[in-house]
Amino acid sequence: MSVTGKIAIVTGAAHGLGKAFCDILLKNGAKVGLIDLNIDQGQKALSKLEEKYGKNKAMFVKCDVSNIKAMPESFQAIQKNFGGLDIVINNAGVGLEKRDDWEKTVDVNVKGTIKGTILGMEMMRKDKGGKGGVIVNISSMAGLNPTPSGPVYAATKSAIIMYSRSWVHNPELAPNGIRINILAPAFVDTPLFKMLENKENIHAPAIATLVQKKVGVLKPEVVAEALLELLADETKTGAILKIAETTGKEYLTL
Ligand SMILES: NC(=O)C1=CN([C@@H]2O[C@H](COP(=O)(O)OP(=O)(O)OC[C@H]3O[C@@H](n4cnc5c(N)ncnc54)[C@H](O)[C@@H]3O)[C@@H](O)[C@H]2O)C=CC1
Ligand SMILES: CCC(=O)/C=C/C=C\C[C@@H](O)/C=C/C=C/C=C\[C@@H](O)CCCC(=O)O
Repeated sequence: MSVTGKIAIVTGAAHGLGKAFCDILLKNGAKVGLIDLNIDQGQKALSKLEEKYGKNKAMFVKCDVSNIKAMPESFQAIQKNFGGLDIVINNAGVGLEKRDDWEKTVDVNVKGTIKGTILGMEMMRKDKGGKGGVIVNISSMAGLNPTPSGPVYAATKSAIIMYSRSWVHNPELAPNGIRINILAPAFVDTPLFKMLENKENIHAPAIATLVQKKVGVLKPEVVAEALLELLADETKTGAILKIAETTGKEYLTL
C-alpha cells in the first residue's frame, strides 16, 4: 500500500518519533492529523511541516490520549476534515517511573494505545463504512526484554504487543481490511531519551548505560523509514519489527 493520498492520524506528534512519523508520511504524499496534549509544541510542529510540505495537508488537534473519553472527538475531527481515515499510528508514550506518577505511564501507554486501536478499527472497518486501513502501535525493545531501568514502562510496552497481536488473530479483522503491526525500537534520540539520561528518572542507571552501549541510539528518521515499511507491505499484519542502531531491523515471531 502506497501512503500517497492516504489519511493518517499520529498521536504524540509534537516531538520526537511522532514528529518524524508525520514528516515521512507528508513527504510521501499522505495527509496527517497530529494529536498531542502539548498545544504550543503541537502548533510549532504543524507550522514546520506546513513550511516544508504546504498548507491543508496537516492539522493539529489537542488531546490527552490518557483521557479516553476525549479521544473519539479528536479522531473524528481529523476524519471529517480530510474526508476519511486509512492509517493510525498510536505513538504517544511516556516513561514516568520513579515517583508516584508511574500510573500515568500505564494510562498513556496502555489505555491510550488501546483506545486509539479501537477507534482506528471502528472508523476503518469495511463493515462499518470504512475502506480498510492499517494501524501501527509503537512498542519498544523494552517490551521484549526485561528492563530494570523501567519495569512499569516495560510492562506497558509488552501489553501493547499482545493487545495488538490478539486483535490480529480475530477472524473479523482481515476480511474488513484491517492490518495491525507493531514497531519496537531500542533507544532513539528524542526528548524522552534525553529524560532517561537524568539518572534520577530511572531505576538501575548503571544497567541502562550498559544496555545503551550495546544497542546504540537511533535517529528518529531511521525509525520513520521502518514505519513506512510496515505501512507499505500489505502482507504484514501482526508483524513485530524490532530496530536498534547496532543490530538493524529484524522481524520477530513470538
Ligand atoms: N525514544 C526512545 O528511545 C524510544 C521511544 N519509544 C516509544 O516511542 C513513542 C514516542 O517516544 P518519543 O518520541 O521518544 O517521546 P517524546 O517524549 O520525545 O515525544 C512524545 C510525544 O507524546 C506527547 N504525549 C505525551 N503524553 C501524551 C498524552 N497523554 N496525550 C497525547 N500526547 C502525549 C508528548 O507531548 C510528546 O510530543 C513512545 O511511545 C515511546 O515509548 C520506543 C522505543 C524507544
Ligand atoms: C524510565 C523508564 C524507562 O526505562 C523508559 C524508557 C523509555 C524509552 C526508551 C525505551 O523505549 C528504549 C528501550 C530500549 C531497550 C533496549 C534493550 C532492552 O530491551 C534490554 C536489552 C537487554 C539486553 O539485551 O541485555
